[in-house]
Amino acid sequence: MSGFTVKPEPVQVPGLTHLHTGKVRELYATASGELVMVATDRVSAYDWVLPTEIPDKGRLLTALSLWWFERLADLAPSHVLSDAPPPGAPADWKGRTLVCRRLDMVPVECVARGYLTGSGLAEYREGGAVCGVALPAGLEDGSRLDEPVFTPATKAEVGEHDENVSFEAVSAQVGAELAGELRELTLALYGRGREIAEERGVLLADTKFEFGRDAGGRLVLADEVLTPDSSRFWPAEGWAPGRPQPSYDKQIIRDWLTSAESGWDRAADTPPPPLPDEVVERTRAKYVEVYERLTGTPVPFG
Ligand SMILES: N#Cc1c(N)ncnc1-c1cnn(CCN2CCOCC2)c1
Repeated sequence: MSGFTVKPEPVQVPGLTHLHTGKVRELYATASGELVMVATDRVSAYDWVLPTEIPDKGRLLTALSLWWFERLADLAPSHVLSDAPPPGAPADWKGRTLVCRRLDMVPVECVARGYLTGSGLAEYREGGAVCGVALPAGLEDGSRLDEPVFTPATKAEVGEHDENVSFEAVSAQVGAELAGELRELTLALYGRGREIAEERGVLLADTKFEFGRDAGGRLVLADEVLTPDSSRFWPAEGWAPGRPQPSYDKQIIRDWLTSAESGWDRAADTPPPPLPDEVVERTRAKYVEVYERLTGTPVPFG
């Protein structure tokens, strides 16, 4: 079992239809058919949505996503129409709400990896390849790949892991031409993100993009982009292949949850306990740090 300890009750807003409760975001529709993505302060770890929120996480990741959308706009248009909450929305939606164009979503998680870790490492250790792409022998946890690799996945049901699939499987699912466009665009977007992050001393190990098509059939960048929830960011100074790299944002939580202090047994498949204030504060500080280090600006709110 994993997922929510207690499934949250979404806020009801006049004029909005609630569509979906994700691990850390809520999705609504307006009467005119636009989508409203609301980023919460929820955080997940080890496939559980934790009972303790991280203050300002939703606003920090929304601001970071907007910052990246601007820097990727010459490569792909985005689905974002506005960052202004709809009329009648709760005041605390300000800064963590995106009103988006409704797209015909491509049912593929478009993942790019510049470093080997996580499910990619596990697959590599089994067969020397990831998503059917053969990699050199001798790679370790955290190894930088000679070239970034497109490693798509199919979207999993809530509580399940996405399944890595081959480029050939994506081609069979969406057609070879679109599969080729997805790979090319995913790698181009990853390359831009990695370049900008590295200039700031941050390694972009991997990231997941989602695309949809607009009425004209054009590929549009959807969902969130290049946030700690959709990507692995590592501080360059801490990078050392051959061991798990410290995650920028979740390492503090993971370390506490797996420490004796938490009293939690991950293998017991029981919900994690609430986080101590000190873990919450240090985690919030990490989100602030990754935002300020990447954007070069202070967080845009008090
Ligand atoms: N983005 C977007 C988008 C769009 N622009 N048009 C139509 N559908 C979607 C959509 C619907 N679900 N998802 C999966 C990811 N969700 C993101 C939000 O939070 C919940 C998970 C994408």
